[in-house]
Amino acid sequence: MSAARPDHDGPLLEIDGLATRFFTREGTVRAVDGVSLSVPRGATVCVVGESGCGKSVTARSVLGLVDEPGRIVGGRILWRPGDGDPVDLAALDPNSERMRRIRGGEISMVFQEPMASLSPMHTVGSQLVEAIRLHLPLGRAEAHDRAVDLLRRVGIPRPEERMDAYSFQLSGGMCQRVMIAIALACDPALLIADEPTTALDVTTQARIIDLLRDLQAQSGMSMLFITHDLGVVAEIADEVVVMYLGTVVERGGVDEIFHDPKHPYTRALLGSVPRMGAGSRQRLTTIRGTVPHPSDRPAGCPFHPRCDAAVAGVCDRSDPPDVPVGPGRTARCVLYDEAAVPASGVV
Ligand SMILES: Nc1ncnc2c1ncn2[C@@H]1O[C@H](COP(=O)(O)OP(=O)(O)OP(=O)(O)O)[C@@H](O)[C@H]1O
Repeated sequence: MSAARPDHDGPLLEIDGLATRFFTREGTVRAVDGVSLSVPRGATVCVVGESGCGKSVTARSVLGLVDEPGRIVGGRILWRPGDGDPVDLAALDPNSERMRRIRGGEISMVFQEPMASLSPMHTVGSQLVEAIRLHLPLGRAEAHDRAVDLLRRVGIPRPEERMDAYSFQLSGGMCQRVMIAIALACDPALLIADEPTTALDVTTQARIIDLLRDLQAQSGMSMLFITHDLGVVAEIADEVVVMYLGTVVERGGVDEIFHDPKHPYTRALLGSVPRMGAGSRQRLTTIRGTVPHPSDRPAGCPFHPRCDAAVAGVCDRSDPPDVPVGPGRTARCVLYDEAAVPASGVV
């Protein structure tokens, strides 16, 4: 694996107004509804939010992996926008040669279920060698050596022997290490991790998070990390993107988001998590109601029916603007919009 990459100006990935929809028989699902975010070089950006808010579909859109009957219908996904020849991944045919070269080569993805992602029919070694040879011009012996080295780097004991193992002979944590090795096979500039530790026990989760941090420190790759676990976010994020019902409601640096959350949804999310050192009598709140289905989106601010700060006649009428609330920070809420004169009363 190479040392840290040169630090060019500008982000590595820039998503601008991404819209991804599923055209189902029951109607159109606006799973991702105008998402903008960027991933700086060498940084970890965590995307958080409750189940169904569009985190996975955003991540899958980047690599052209949206399931049928889904489709990107708007926006841009600029890969290396600061370089001379940026690519709009949203406009690329998911099956094109260029997308296949980027997917697994420059951008890799690790999914939630490692067991399901590995083939039970082939040894982990052969799957790793195949991933390497798909993108790198290496012979069998060289690819084999690189595979053993990758297994060693992800902390698999006796990597030579494990090359011949099948996924069902390994624990969930070991399988996830193999998946990470496969994802790193070609030294990607960006690793997209979609809830990579959710299916694992707590101790194994912590080990995998440590591993990802170490690997990132060694290689200088960027990470786009999808999770609903704010403990994980606190540990690995540089920047946080909070999503609700297909939109980004707040984004900013991890410290600012945790210590000074602006959006009522971010505050509610943080209020539902126990804090270390806050004592056993800390009061946890739950967010009232549930996330509506994206095909049944409320008018106005999508969060207003669950929001304690919602302003009648404002939040239920129009989409809130994305307001700058500090350097590199935005919140999509009228509370911060000086142009909006909130009427009195709560919806
Ligand atoms: N193949 C599909 N067909 C129809 N709707 C889909 C499909 N895949 C996802 N969706 C819908 O898109 C919305 C966003 O889903 P997504 O998986 O991105 O949410 P998420 O935030 O990642 O949730 P989770 O944390 O549960 O994975 C959901 O309402 C989901 O039902």
